[in-house]
Amino acid sequence: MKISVIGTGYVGLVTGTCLAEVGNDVLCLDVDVNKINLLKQGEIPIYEPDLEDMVRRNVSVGRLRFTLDQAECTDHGLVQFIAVGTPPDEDGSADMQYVTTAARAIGQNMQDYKLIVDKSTVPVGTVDRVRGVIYEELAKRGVEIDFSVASNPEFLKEGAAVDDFMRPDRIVIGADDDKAIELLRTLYTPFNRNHDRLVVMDARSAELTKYAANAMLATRISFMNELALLAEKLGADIEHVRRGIGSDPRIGYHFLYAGCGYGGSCFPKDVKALQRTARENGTGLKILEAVEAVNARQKEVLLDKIRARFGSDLSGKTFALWGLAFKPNTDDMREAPSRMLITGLLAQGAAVSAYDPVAMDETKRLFASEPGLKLANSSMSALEGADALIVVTEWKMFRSPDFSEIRRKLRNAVIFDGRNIYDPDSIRTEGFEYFSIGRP
Ligand SMILES: NC(=O)C1=CN([C@@H]2O[C@H](COP(=O)(O)OP(=O)(O)OC[C@H]3O[C@@H](n4cnc5c(N)ncnc54)[C@H](O)[C@@H]3O)[C@@H](O)[C@H]2O)C=CC1
Ligand SMILES: O=C(O)[C@H]1O[C@H](OP(=O)(O)OP(=O)(O)OC[C@H]2O[C@@H](n3ccc(=O)[nH]c3=O)[C@H](O)[C@@H]2O)[C@H](O)[C@@H](O)[C@@H]1O
Repeated sequence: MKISVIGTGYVGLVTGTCLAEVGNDVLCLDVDVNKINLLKQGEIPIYEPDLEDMVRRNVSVGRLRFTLDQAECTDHGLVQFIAVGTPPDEDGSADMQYVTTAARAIGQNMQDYKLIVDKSTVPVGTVDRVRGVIYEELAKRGVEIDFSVASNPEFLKEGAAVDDFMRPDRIVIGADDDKAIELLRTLYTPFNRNHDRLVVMDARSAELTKYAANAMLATRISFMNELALLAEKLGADIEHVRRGIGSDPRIGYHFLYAGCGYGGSCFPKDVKALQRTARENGTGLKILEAVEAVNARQKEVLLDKIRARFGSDLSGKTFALWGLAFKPNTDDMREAPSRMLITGLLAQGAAVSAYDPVAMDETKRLFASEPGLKLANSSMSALEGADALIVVTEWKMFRSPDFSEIRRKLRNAVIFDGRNIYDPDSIRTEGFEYFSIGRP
């Protein structure tokens, strides 16, 4: 099938590439000249395992192409995926300007039937809004052309994006017309083998499903983080509690890890946007207010522990930081807990020596003018002369380090572990003072 994808961020690029991988003829559009030039050379602007190889493979056989030309993009695809950003507006609502611009451009350029699919995470009612914008543009041109609009929210996780798209838990389709549903059913057939993963519903329910999923996941994390604080006070171990409750299939093991707070481009913005939608509709989402407040406090937990150990004036101290990205396997630093921690440590007069396997360039860009932040060449060199090690992101490479080398390099054998990746007993046997989240 001929597919156009508007926006080549995470979601657009993964959607376009995976659809090309299963044999579709895909054209991806972006307004960012640098991104398109890079992609045309087979390079991807983000770090995402397996994606670059897949992009190159599909570009080389001509199934995946990139363009800056809106008219060419509209003309190409029978299906037009809108996968542009929906960042938070000042009031917490989703900023819809990019979605509206993309829809308007389709209305201005289309010559025959198109199925327009909202892939971006968008507030309930967006399918209707996109339909309205396209009608407006067709009316301005004085033409009548048949088209459908559907919602098809994306549930992929950064760092596992290709696998999530190729082997989805579910594919949600929200549409009110049969033609749209049939086209999407056909398009997703290669991803829907063994058992039916397609969940078809009306557009408004599909749009709400996406926010509900992220809000539920964020709620689980904040619940565990709040419980971790209580566990610390009671002398209980949140890791034991996690295993104890996760074994109940009604609860399950996933997304129950206490840590130094959730970050990323989606949970924070989507939790805010859903609250905003609720307020606009005269109702509240008290649980989500608490989820947000707990997460904001959780991002300060490591700094609190550091100050409790080293005192509130940290001048003259240096801290080694392992992990900067908001989670492993990505270079994304949006809302990353490391950012608040670095800012907090520098504000208390400390110096920071940081290392991340892939997020160094992004850190450099974000903290360009911070003389107190040094970017180390390796995890071990970050430790030289530091007063303590702080683990913020649970990259695999940090899980079983050479502890005797760490002890030799650090000024004090102290570790703050924001992701509970070490075993408290064995690390103390190695001679470390060890502070983690929700564990004695
Ligand atoms: N990042 C993620 O892991 C996931 C994101 N989402 C949702 O998908 C949407 C996109 O997210 P990301 O890919 O992270 O966004 P992003 O911000 O990384 O990329 C968006 C891209 O759209 C381009 N763009 C903006 N306006 C355009 C236009 N009129 N025509 C063509 N290109 C245009 C931008 O230049 C940019 O390259 C958001 O709504 C997000 O909430 C959903 C699931 C996962
Ligand atoms: O809408 C989106 O953009 C996506 O948002 C999340 O994906 P992502 O933000 O890539 O990352 P997650 O793996 O969900 O992690 C988010 C944050 O939660 C934290 N987390 C996760 C799990 C956990 O148990 N504890 C915990 O603190 C992570 O460290 C990270 O900071 C969802 O998991 C995806 O399903 C969704 O499609």
